[in-house]
Amino acid sequence: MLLQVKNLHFSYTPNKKLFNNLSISIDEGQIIALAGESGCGKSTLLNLIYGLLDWEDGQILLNGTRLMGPKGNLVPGEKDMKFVAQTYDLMPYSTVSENVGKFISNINLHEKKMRVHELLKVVGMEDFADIKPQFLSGGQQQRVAIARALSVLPKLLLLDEPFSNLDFSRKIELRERLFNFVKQNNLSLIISTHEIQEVMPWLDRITVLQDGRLIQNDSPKETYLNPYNSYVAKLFGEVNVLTDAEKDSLKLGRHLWYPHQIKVAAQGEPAKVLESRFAGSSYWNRVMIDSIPLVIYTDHALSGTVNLHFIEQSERL
Ligand SMILES: Nc1ncnc2c1ncn2[C@@H]1O[C@H](COP(=O)(O)OP(=O)(O)OP(=O)(O)O)[C@@H](O)[C@H]1O
Repeated sequence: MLLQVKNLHFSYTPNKKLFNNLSISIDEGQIIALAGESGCGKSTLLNLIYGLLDWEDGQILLNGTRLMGPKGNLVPGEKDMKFVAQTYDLMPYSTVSENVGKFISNINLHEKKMRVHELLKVVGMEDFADIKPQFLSGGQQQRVAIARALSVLPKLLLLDEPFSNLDFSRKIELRERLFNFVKQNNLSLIISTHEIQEVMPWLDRITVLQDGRLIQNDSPKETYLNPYNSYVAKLFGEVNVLTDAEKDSLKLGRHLWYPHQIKVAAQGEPAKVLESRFAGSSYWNRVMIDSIPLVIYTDHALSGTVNLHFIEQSERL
């Protein structure tokens, strides 16, 4: 086990505990997402792991060695870890290359230059090598900070919302190169995100926090197919949440239904179409079975009345 957080207790204010006996772990080479709504404690947990905040009780172990937090380190941070927070802490008067090369040895300058170039390519910033960070956008600065963190090949990399400042096409490019780099170098990664769908293909595990509590810690597939509650299901996008009475009246096996799990079919529950809107890869439809409102996705526009078939677990792979 690379990292173990054991029975952690932490509060910012004396009368409100954020973490009350929190435990999580990560194996070497694993990529895990720390997911949950804004304010659930993702950034705080990353700060605690990296040693920027003192905890009240519990243990954090890296490779079996107990970490001491800020009390135990003259310089904040842990040497086998790198953390890219939501503020990037770049050297404003040094160039992008100098920032990325900050932790790389000067013994072989040619090798250092090549290495910096390679890292800048990973984050798509090779054209900005000689620019100073003060002239870069927030998203560009974030990418420079990621390249600098990768430069030391940390055993454990902590990224707090690394794609939050990027537009869609940059995000797609960066996430693929970043995850490939992490996998090829056998780094372990904890990435905090609101947008779980964006990183899902690369994840080994999703750790979900709700108000500082760990509520689910499973593979992406298990988390998606068997979410612990509607809060978890909603991390993946829209979801229909049925009450007990609605579930029973439709004779269904569960309360939570993603829109694509409800199909228009020749036979099924009759539903009235209230709205049908083009949404790119599908049509977004609001329909109603008796007084039960539902959202479903279809590949064509709907109108009038349609029959709906609910795809139960047993019908899936
Ligand atoms: N310095 C602080 N002092 C007091 N309370 C804080 C402080 N920083 C965060 N909090 C509170 O602790 C809780 C967890 O905050 P945290 O930033 O860890 O959440 P988060 O899940 O990372 O949110 P986001 O996704 O918006 O970044 C929130 O209720 C927040 O208001």
